[in-house]
Amino acid sequence: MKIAILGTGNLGLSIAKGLIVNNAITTLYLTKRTIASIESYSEYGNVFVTTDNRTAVEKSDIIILAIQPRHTELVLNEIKDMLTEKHVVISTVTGFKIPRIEAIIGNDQFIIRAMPNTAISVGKSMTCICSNEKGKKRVNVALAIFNRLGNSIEIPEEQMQAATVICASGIAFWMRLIRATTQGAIQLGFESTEALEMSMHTCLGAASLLVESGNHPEQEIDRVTTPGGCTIEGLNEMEHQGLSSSLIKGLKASFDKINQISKS
Ligand SMILES: NC(=O)C1=CN([C@@H]2O[C@H](COP(=O)(O)OP(=O)(O)OC[C@H]3O[C@@H](n4cnc5c(N)ncnc54)[C@H](OP(=O)(O)O)[C@@H]3O)[C@@H](O)[C@H]2O)C=CC1
Ligand SMILES: O=C(O)[C@@H]1CCC=N1
Repeated sequence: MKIAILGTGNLGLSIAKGLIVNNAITTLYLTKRTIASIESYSEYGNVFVTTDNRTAVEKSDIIILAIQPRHTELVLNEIKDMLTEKHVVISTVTGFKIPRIEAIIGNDQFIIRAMPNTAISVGKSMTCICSNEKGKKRVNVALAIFNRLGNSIEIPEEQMQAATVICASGIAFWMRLIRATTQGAIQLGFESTEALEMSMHTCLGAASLLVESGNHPEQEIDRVTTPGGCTIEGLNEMEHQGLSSSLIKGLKASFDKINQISKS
């Protein structure tokens, strides 16, 4: 696949790493306005680093936009006359909806919106995608790319904001939970490196149990909570302090904010 990433910042670079590590590219063009921080990537034989978005588009078939919303109109205007039938435009830009993209580059383009997360750099992104009418013919191409870099599902565009909160912001939310567990482990007497190792691998184990068994979390909890034991004691105290409630309220606050941002 000939892929261009326009905007190689936090997310763009994570996608680039995932594509390189998973050998998922024929050629990869990486762009940003100041390229010093990514120049070393041109040491990979088939990776080209440039400030020139138009050349990147001309040389590629899949165009991944990973720029901030405020730069998106400018970049789409810059590349729109380069787009041909071979191109699929995949936008990861938060809150920049398909009708807005179509208004700039036309509804006769294959347009996909994708919401990955930074775990794409290690091939573990949960990515949600949707498309415009014409783009429906290329949804399988997008799913194939993102399935090589984790898991992906197609959702209606109306759910993209919610998917952003759960999957993209979700990385930060889970990191904070792992950090809190680490702090607790240190208080219980472990060295910080041990505490972090214990926290992250327990988290990975919990997620893997659900992925591999298909069980509901409460089924797995039942297998851990000895009656009258320490697990239920801890769980109930966490719930008395509002664990589930504060998480759900945080997700709702994040969702309200994303809706507010995408209106402005
Ligand atoms: N970070 C995340 O976890 C996620 C982010 N997103 C979305 O992805 C998008 C990118 O986010 P993020 O990576 O965090 O943002 P960053 O600011 O880290 O990256 C954006 C990059 O775009 C580059 N850029 C700006 N203008 C241009 C231009 N005209 N041509 C080419 N490159 C340009 C900037 O580099 P320079 O200034 O050198 O040009 C910068 O490196 C956003 O819309 C965000 O909402 C979605 C899911 C997850
Ligand atoms: O925080 C943000 O607004 C963006 C969208 C999801 C991840 N980063």
